Amino acid sequence: MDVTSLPEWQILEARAAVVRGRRVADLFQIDPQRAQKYSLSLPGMLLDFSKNLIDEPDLAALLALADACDLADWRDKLFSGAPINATEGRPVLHTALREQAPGSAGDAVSTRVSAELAQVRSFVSRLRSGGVSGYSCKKFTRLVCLGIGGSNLGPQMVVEALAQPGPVTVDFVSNLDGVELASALAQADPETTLFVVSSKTFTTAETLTNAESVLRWYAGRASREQVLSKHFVGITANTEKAKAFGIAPEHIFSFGDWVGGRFSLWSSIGLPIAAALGFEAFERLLAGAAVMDRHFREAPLARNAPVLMGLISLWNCSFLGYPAHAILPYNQKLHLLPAYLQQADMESNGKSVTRDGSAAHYRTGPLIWGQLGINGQHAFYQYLHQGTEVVPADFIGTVEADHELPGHHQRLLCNMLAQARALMTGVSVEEVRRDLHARGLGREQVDALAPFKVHTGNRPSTTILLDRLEPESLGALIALYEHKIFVQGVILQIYSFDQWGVELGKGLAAELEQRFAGADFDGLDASTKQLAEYLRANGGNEFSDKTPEGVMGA
Ligand SMILES: O=P(O)(O)OC[C@H]1O[C@](O)(CO)[C@@H](O)[C@@H]1O
Repeated sequence: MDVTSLPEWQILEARAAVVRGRRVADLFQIDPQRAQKYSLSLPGMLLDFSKNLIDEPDLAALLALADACDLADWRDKLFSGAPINATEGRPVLHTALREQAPGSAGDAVSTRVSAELAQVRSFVSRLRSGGVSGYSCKKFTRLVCLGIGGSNLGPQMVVEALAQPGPVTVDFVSNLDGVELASALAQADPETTLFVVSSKTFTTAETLTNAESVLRWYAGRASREQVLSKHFVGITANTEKAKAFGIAPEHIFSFGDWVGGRFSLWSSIGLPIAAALGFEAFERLLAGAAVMDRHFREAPLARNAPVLMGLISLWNCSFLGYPAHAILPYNQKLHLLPAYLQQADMESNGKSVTRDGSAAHYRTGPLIWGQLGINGQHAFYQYLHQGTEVVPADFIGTVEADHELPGHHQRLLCNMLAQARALMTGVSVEEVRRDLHARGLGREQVDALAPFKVHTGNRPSTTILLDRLEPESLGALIALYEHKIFVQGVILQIYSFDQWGVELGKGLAAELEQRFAGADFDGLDASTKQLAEYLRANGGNEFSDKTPEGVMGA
């Protein structure tokens, strides 16, 4: 189906043309109830969409488009385990991992989920109580987690957000650049460190290269067998590969291939979270996500948080033509949220082919970027306020502070509210001129300076306030974004749960390694050939004609 040929789409295009001449600040004048009407209060959080350039007829038209695209049916298919990841022939069941009661996806799924969770619970409780030890019988006090993409971003983001001092320190290494692993190893005691290899496929070159390097690091300290059987844990949907690597079967934690990598923190991949925070906190995270799942399934679409967020994002990106979206947390502990959501969103909706295999001739998901808002204020907010591109933003703050230093939190949140307000209201040239006159500048100076101080405003944002940062609220926040991304994908007619676009580069990297081994760069494009030859001439041993070590190219 060409979604743009639907009358509902065309109505929205016509509305968008009108909206471009509208000011969101005026909408607040017209409707004194606007802030309340465009907000949702959910357990532990308040969502305020009112600063978006949208009015009731726009919203009604977006909801009509959602209906025309069978959003409610797709949502049911998601939860019931229909194979909606069609290009990989799989269901998409990360929601089953957090269902509190035997779920709609069927008994076999529930049984498996319970068993996997029980295995994580038992291991983590032994680990945290000092009941798991290494080759020299010393108990583990540190975990170093090796994984990348979805096997790293979620667990690391959650651990950084919620970690309290505990019996086990948890570090993460994702990069193939050895700097990261070398630094983690420099701080690790080989006798008391457990290495967690997290990889859905257990074929990912970055992760397996790091795992091999850890094995080499142990050389002379313990035998390979001792290290593999005592110091390695594998978390994977491909248990055969983990066994073939040499990890002891009782140290392999599995999950279903129906859990996408970027949605896997709820599965055994969350073991590092449970190790860092305790299993009970992990369960609370799952419970928070389950509350959002229930809301997504049961709330009417017009009062449904993920639906509204998805529709507003669609409105901003596909209809108003704003191609990017900023994630701006005002809480230090959420510093990895932008990176996490970047993968969740861009690997899902960064597609240009529709479900029927034809080209999408419209804009699909936005470019997601961001960082801690307060730091961004002193870096890229200039662009947000006065750049030629309008970048809609999500401001995310917490009502309660996560520290006890007086004088910080209110000031931090005043900054957050002020930035959202400034983006919306801007400052007109008349206001600038009045201000400059009031400061005593002469007419000539006012004329010269005024244009540079104008802020056009009318730049949309959504604000999310969590009552406090705790497992339940973080679980709900993550699930909110997961479902928002799904809603957008359904309406954009794309498959949000595959990621074929990551394969080409992986294959070419493996091919290049073989070429370095044979010093054979013929047939490459001239630029790549020049760069490869430069590396070979100047890069020393690493780039000489020896067979590549380890797993690269496997
Ligand atoms: O868990 P794995 O199989 O190591 O994959 C890691 C990541 O790599 C990707 O396949 C992208 O390259 C992601 O989708 C995934 O989260």
